Amino acid sequence: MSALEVHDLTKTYGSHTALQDVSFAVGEGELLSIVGPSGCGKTTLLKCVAGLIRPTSGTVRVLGSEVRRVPDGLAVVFQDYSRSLYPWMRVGRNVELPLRAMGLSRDERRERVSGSLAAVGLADKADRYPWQLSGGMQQRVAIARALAFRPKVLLMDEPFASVDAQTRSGLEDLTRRVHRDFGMTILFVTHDIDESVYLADRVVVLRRSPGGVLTELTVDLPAERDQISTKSMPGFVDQRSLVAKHIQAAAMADC
Ligand SMILES: Nc1ncnc2c1ncn2[C@@H]1O[C@H](COP(=O)(O)OP(=O)(O)OP(=O)(O)O)[C@@H](O)[C@H]1O
Repeated sequence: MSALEVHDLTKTYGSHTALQDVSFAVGEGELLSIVGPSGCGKTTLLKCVAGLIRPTSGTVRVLGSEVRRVPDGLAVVFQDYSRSLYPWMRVGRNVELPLRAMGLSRDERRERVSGSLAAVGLADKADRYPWQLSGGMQQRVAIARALAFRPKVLLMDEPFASVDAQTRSGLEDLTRRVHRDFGMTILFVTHDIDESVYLADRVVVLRRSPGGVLTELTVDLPAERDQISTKSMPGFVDQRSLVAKHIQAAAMADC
C-alpha cells in the first residue's frame, strides 16, 4: 500500500505555474528522494504534501486520506534548523514541545525525549540550549523532535543544505539509520544528486518550467551503505550519472 500518493497535482502562483500534473507514490516504509534544479517546485510540492498550501488542482493522499490540513502522523524537518528550534528553550524542552499537545503522560514524554535524543547521538545534550550546539547538532535536535512524535511519514526539505560537507555526510548516514530503526516512510527533498541516490530506495527527478516529473529511478544499491565504499561502487556512479544526465538534458531543452 502507498503511504503517500500525489495525483495530477498542479500549483499556480498567479500566472506562474510552479508544478504541473505531478504524479508519484511512495510505498509504506520507503525512502524516496525528490531531486531537481533550483526553482523546479520541490518546496511547493512538499508544502502541498504537508497540507501547508492547497494545490490548484489534483490531490494528495497521506495514509489513505486526502490532505486538506496538516495530516495526522506526519512530521517535517526543514532546512533552517536555527528558525525551527526555540533558542530560549533547552534541547530537551524543544524536543518535548510537540508532545505536550498530544496529551501524553509526563513519563511517556520523558521516555520519548530521551529515546529520540539517544537515537541521534545527543543523549547528553538535553540540558544545553540550541545556540550552544553546532549547526549539525541543531539539525539532529530537529530530527529528534520529529522522531519523538513517532511519525508514520517524515518529510525532509533540503535538511542538510546549510551544513558543511563532512557534517552532511554524517547526517545522511543518520537519516538512513533512523529510517532502518524506526521504519517510517520518508520523502526527502534535495538538489544534491549524490545525496538523492545515496539515501534513497527510489529517486523522482523533477524538471523546471513548469515543474514536473522528468523520470523515476529505482536505486539498486545494498541496504547497508557507507560514504566511501558505496559512493565508489559502479552502480552508484552509473545511477548518479543517469540522474545528472536527465537534469542536464532538461536544462538544455529549456535554453
Ligand atoms: N509564494 C509564492 N508566490 C509566487 N511564486 C512562488 C511562491 N513560492 C514559490 N514560487 C515560485 O514557484 C517556483 C517553484 O518554487 P519552489 O520554492 O517550490 O522551488 P524549489 O525547487 O524548492 O527551489 P529551491 O531549490 O531554489 O528552493 C519558483 O519559480 C518560485 O519563484
